[in-house]
Amino acid sequence: MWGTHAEDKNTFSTAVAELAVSSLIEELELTPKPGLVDKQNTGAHKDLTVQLMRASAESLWDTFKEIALISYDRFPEQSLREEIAAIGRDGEKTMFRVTGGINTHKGAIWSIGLLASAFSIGKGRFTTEEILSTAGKLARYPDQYCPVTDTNGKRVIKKFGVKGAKGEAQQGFPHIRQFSLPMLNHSRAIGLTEEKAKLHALLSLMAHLDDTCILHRGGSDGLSFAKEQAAIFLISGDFDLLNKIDEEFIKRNISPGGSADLLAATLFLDKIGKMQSFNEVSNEYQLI
Ligand SMILES: CC(C)(COP(=O)(O)OP(=O)(O)OC[C@H]1O[C@@H](n2cnc3c(N)ncnc32)[C@H](O)[C@@H]1O)[C@@H](O)C(=O)NCCC(=O)NCCS
Ligand SMILES: Nc1ncnc2c1ncn2[C@@H]1O[C@H](COP(=O)(O)OP(=O)(O)OP(=O)(O)O)[C@@H](O)[C@H]1O
Repeated sequence: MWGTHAEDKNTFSTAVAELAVSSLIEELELTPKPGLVDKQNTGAHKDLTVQLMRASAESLWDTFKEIALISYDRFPEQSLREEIAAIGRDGEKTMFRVTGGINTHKGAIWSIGLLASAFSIGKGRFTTEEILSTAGKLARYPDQYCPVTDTNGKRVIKKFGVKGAKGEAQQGFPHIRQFSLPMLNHSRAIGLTEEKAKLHALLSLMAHLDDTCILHRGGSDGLSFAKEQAAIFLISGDFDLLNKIDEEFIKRNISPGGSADLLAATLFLDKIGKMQSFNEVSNEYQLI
């Protein structure tokens, strides 16, 4: 049953924030992830803990709710792009306050922020394809208020000629569309557990993504090594290999932060899809 427009918008945006934060926490708790913070260890991150990352994820609840609120029933246009960018930058400030200046979820705020905005533009009715393409359209608008700062990502993009987080979004998240979402669904279909299906999805991203986190820490040798190890795992299907790959990544100080962000974004889309099919069965479009 529908309420007033304002009530629907608020209820919807609360649900979006819930989905976004729970996707970040699911990604964090997935174990064992090579080089990344998980329940077993902090991977190649000496300054992070699972508790700090959880606190960071929870601090972003308001950011995602505000993005959903401002995007509800709007069009993907430059003014909206600039409005959500301002909210995203505030979210980054909140994150840095909570973590004492450590980058825990910058890439995730960017990717899930755009997807949350696109989902809200469609008032919860867009298909996954529509969410991805609308998020891509939003990301392609320039943000005239974006401060000119030098970041690891920008340095690496220039040095290695890769597209990075911005390019991935601007192209409508091809790595989610082509690899992680199909891999998640395929792994479930062949009877793997949820945990294993998510690990498969993560490694399918790692096998293909030009991850600026890895390039920044390990250069092109680090990136080739990471892609190769992920491919070996996917071919073997041997989950015991993941602990060995984790040890190698820690030794080489490499961490696939970009793949982790895109896995969280994949889980966000997956949750949306599940909720929509549940609502179709009950013949309602309400999110909660
Ligand atoms: C574009 C962003 C990611 C900045 O990118 P930049 O390369 O300069 O920064 P930085 O290297 O510090 O962080 C990029 C992060 O993206 C992730 N990442 C790395 N490689 C990839 C990749 N190939 N694909 C997706 N994500 C990746 C990593 O986690 C990494 O930490 C973003 O933070 C930004 O511009 N924010 C401004 C606010 C905004 O516009 N928000 C809109 C939506 S909320
Ligand atoms: N479970 C996770 N463990 C570690 N990083 C993660 C995890 N999930 C997502 N990330 C992403 O990885 C990025 C952090 O990687 P990294 O520490 O290499 O960032 P950096 O600030 O670019 O570099 P550096 O810390 O080397 O100066 C964050 O943007 C975050 O979004």
